[in-house]
Amino acid sequence: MNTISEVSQSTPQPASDKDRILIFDTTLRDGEQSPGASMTLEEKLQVADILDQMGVDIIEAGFPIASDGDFEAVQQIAGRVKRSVICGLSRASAKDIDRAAEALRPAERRRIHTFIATSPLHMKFKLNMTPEQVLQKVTDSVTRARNHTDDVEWSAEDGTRTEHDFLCRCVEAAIKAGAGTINIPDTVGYSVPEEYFALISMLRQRVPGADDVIFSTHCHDDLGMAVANSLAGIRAGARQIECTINGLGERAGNAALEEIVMAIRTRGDVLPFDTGIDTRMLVRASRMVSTVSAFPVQYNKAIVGKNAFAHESGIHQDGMLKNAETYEIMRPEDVGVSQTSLVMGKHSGRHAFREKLVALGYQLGENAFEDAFKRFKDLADRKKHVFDEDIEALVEDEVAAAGERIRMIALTVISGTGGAARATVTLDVDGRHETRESHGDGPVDATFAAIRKIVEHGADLMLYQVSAVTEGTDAQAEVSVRLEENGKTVTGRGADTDTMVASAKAYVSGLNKLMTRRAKTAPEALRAG
Ligand SMILES: CC(=O)SCCNC(=O)CCNC(=O)[C@H](O)C(C)(C)COP(=O)(O)OP(=O)(O)OC[C@H]1O[C@@H](n2cnc3c(N)ncnc32)[C@H](O)[C@@H]1OP(=O)(O)O
Ligand SMILES: CC(C)C(=O)C(=O)O
Ligand SMILES: [Mg+2]
Repeated sequence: MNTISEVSQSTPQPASDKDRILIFDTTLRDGEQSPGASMTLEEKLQVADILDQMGVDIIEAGFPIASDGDFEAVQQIAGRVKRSVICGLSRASAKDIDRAAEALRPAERRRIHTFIATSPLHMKFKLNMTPEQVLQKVTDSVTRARNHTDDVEWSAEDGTRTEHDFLCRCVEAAIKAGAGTINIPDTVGYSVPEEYFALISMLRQRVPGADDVIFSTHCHDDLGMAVANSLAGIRAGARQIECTINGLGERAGNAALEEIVMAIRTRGDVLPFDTGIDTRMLVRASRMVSTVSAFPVQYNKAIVGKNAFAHESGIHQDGMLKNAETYEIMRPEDVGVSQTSLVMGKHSGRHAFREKLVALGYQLGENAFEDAFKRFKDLADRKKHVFDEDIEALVEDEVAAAGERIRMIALTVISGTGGAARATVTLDVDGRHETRESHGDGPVDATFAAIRKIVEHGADLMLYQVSAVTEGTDAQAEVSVRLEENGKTVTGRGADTDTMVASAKAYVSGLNKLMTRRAKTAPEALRAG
């Protein structure tokens, strides 16, 4: 029978007096049972490699009897992985067990995992067996598996819905036949933590030989309690947790490896255990499994979700800037996230905005900062994602507009298939608001014509160019115009989520530059109309 130190013998161990919990990953077996999550051989090898590197103690590589493809995957993983124990699943039948043993032959350290359902419902309706027949199968299957390897795990499928007396008899039979690991699955995710704690405690107290084996948890997430139940299991004395990356698995999935490992690491005060997992690889493993299974990770998923270390609210961002522990209980680098991200959005405040400006290389005076902050909030109200480029465009506009004589105040444009476009523009010229309306050949032409009515000039429009600052339909448009007067050209630039507003801003910015140039040569040459 294997002991914890034998199973984890080549896992680098931190010096610790805490109890060691074995991490049994079943992403490649139970995880792959998720409808639509099947992986190619090459993908399985990649996942096995990363599991091995991150310090998983046991990798359940597949169910060899299921198909030739599964057999080959288990066989190749067995021949390749040198550190983790490689495990193959089998029903309580000789042909399954022998097939698993054959697939596992190349492994340096191999485990056969054999299971049979023990609940009244499963025995009667699914297996069509009496309890005594099932009990006999337990002995026969474990005995047969032990002929192939010393490392045998036995599982009581639907264990949490099994009568306690019968479960005790089955576990005792499995131990007597030579199983070193006894797994008690909550196959349908039905249990609650107190109940699961009591179940593992009861088995450890009542079953002869229980002290000589490792009890294991295998919890499904149908009621969202897979991780809580697994943790209750180790508090009751289980020393192996079966789990999957991203919680992949049948129906609502299995207990998520990353959540288990980080809960143990973060709450050592109430969970005095250690795992051998290099937590810095968690996000990498999560991304790989998400890619190969084509199962996206939800943004707010614990530990590995995109938002797990991201903050948008001003009050949280302010707290984070003052002390990260105000709103983060784990360090992002400990799970492989390079840094916390303070996402700029409509809920952000001045502290975070100032920090962002400094990071982007801007030092604004107090008034310019307040103006920029107001424009940022206006933009964030209209735009779902405010990217660094948006803030740069906004500040560049602000900086360019400082000290200028003409400012855009308002614009209304009506255009479409119903005739000529009409624009109404209000500008602030030297502190006075002027409004004019004009028709035009399209909305840009109408807008520029209305501006020309307010600011008379003889410059020709040589270039009009629109580009998107960022991606998406709510991206800011960045418009550039080139105006030419007396052989001299100026360029104007404007950015806004509304292309017409960006166009008007660009035209006004060009006119401001013309005014500056003319003022140097012929003061008062440009006048408001
Ligand atoms: C809770 C779990 O995750 S259990 C693992 C579930 N995973 C899978 O089923 C994935 C792989 N499975 C497969 O590829 C196929 O189901 C196979 C190859 C295992 C079996 O295929 P088939 O022989 O065509 O049988 P099928 O899947 O239709 O039915 C399952 C049979 O296994 C029996 N069975 C189920 N569990 C066990 C067990 N632990 N021990 C012995 N027999 C079992 C069922 O009673 C049924 O037997 P029957 O044919 O006499 O009625
Ligand atoms: C095969 C067993 C361990 C299983 O996956 C379950 O019961 O959920
Ligand atoms: Mg399962």
